[in-house]
Amino acid sequence: MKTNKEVTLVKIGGNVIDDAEALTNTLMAFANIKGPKILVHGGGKEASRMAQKLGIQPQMIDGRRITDAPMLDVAVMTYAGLLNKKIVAQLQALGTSSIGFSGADGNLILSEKRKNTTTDFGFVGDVVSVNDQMLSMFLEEGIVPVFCAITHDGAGQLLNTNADTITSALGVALSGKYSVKITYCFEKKGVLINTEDDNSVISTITQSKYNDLIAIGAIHSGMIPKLDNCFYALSKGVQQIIIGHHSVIGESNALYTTIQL
Ligand SMILES: Nc1ncnc2c1ncn2[C@@H]1O[C@H](COP(=O)(O)OP(=O)(O)O)[C@@H](O)[C@H]1O
Ligand SMILES: CC(=O)N[C@@H](CCC(=O)OP(=O)(O)O)C(=O)O
Repeated sequence: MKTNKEVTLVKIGGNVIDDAEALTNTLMAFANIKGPKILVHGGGKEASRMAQKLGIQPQMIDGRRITDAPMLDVAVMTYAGLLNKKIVAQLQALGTSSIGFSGADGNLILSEKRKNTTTDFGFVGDVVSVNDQMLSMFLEEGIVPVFCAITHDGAGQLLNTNADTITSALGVALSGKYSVKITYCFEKKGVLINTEDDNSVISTITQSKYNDLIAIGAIHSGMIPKLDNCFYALSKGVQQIIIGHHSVIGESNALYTTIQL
């Protein structure tokens, strides 16, 4: 049953995780958010670095990672291990009672290996379902779930899943019960009309404006799947989505971009 309770989801990307000061400040602001909340983190840059240290060459096509078996091991170690546990430890130090999860834990996010694409992305999972009952049990107990970018297929296989996609899937699943607000945090102040000009933040993007922005080349690379995830989530019941700088969650008068259908 839908309640009027709010839940806040915050997603932090690889550039924030890479900058120790930015990460600490973001986690401090996150710790101060009142009410039920969830943190989702990426870490693609760290996984690429870790792979190289192990002699594995990261492979990307159009900004999307090819996850073969050795790369999947690196992704699991980096996302579900190193980064997830470091973030949970920092949140504990800030007095936030958090638990780190992959999608396999508690069967929280079930996915299926991507198929029927011209490119073989390898062990990449597309989300099938979210165990929203277990998730809301943690939220109701005041526990803060921290999700990494690893899911599972229910048959013993771990899969690599984009952290923006995980965020929107969690938001959609929870919107049956809660009023869901998502903040996607990254290193820029929002979606920019000119990626060379950090202050050219677009205040609101609708689906039709989005199509125009792609046509003029103003939106590209990782911003395209991020916005696709935003429109999907809004169309499936998420109430509010903003994209902004990682400082946006602690500031009341920051610039950011609001996404609307
Ligand atoms: N119009 C735009 N405004 C802001 N960033 C953009 C835009 N178009 C493309 N980008 C790129 O999208 C990236 C954010 O997507 P992604 O790499 O998936 O981020 P994250 O760090 O959140 O995972 C930015 O670092 C930027 O290089
Ligand atoms: C399938 C897929 O795209 N997985 C991503 C998961 C990490 C991620 O999303 O990290 P950022 O948020 O830092 O980009 C990857 O391995 O790069």
